[in-house]
Amino acid sequence: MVVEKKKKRGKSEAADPQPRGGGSRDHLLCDTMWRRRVGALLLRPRSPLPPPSSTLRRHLPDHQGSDGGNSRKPFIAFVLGGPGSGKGTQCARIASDYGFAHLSAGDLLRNEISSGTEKGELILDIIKQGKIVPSEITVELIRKAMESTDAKRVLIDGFPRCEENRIAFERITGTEPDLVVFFDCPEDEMVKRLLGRNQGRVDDNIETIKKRLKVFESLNIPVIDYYSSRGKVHKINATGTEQEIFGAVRKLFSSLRF
Ligand SMILES: Nc1ncnc2c1ncn2[C@@H]1O[C@H](COP(=O)(O)OP(=O)(O)OP(=O)(O)O)[C@@H](O)[C@H]1O
Ligand SMILES: O=c1ccn([C@@H]2O[C@H](COP(=O)(O)O)[C@@H](O)[C@H]2O)c(=O)[nH]1
Ligand SMILES: [Mg+2]
Repeated sequence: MVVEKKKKRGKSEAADPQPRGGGSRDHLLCDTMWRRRVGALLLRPRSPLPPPSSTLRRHLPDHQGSDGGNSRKPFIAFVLGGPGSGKGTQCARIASDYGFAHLSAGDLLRNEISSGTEKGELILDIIKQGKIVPSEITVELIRKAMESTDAKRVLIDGFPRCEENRIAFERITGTEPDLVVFFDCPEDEMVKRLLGRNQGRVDDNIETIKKRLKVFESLNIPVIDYYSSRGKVHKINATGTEQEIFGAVRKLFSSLRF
């Protein structure tokens, strides 16, 4: 299924259009500028990213299990959607009803900020600007979180944010998602939800929200299109009450063979 583009997600980006191929792309930077800016931090001597470790390999090869059940990879679902589309809300319900581990990339990054390290300061700076944290950092956090869970089903919430994230994840973990759930929500609804969230997030202000929406359209939608072309995307209408949306989610997850 190829995902329908912009028109379905409301009109606010039309007021300040940023064509994917042109215009100023500063606010859209996935990685390049930050990599340069924090080159010293990222390139500091450290052990190179390991190949999938034996723990992860135990989970990662063939989902069906290719060596008598010892090598089963977890069922991996990426959960994508614009900021405020309800990913976290719905993931919590899926985790509780369907036995998934819920790994939120945003939460992993925010935990890193709480650690008070130099890396944490960098992440905070990027999140405040609504930009995307370098893949090396995010994929490593996700990889570690996947390694430390025994769950056979994993939701990865809010990742990958851009094609470069996706490619890094697939390279480093040696695996792909089994399913991509896309919560499709109009921009005006997402803005309303974010402004009402009241969780003290540094990026829930109108200025940063506008940037996050642009980054979503320009960098995240191509990831959804990529997985659509591989038949992995299930789009869910993310308007209505939490319960109504979960009705659609339940239909999907109840039909899956894990
Ligand atoms: N269907 C809904 N109707 C109204 N409000 C909702 C609905 N679903 C979630 N919310 C509220 O909207 C806000 C954003 O939801 P949530 O945190 O789940 O979104 P998200 O996609 O994870 O956002 P982000 O990308 O910023 O992490 C929260 O305050 C949540 O309680
Ligand atoms: O893979 C990711 C996930 C998140 N970020 C940054 O964090 C914020 C907040 O993420 P939420 O999913 O909305 O909690 C996001 O705007 C990015 O700045 C990221 O860089 N990479
Ligand atoms: Mg969230």
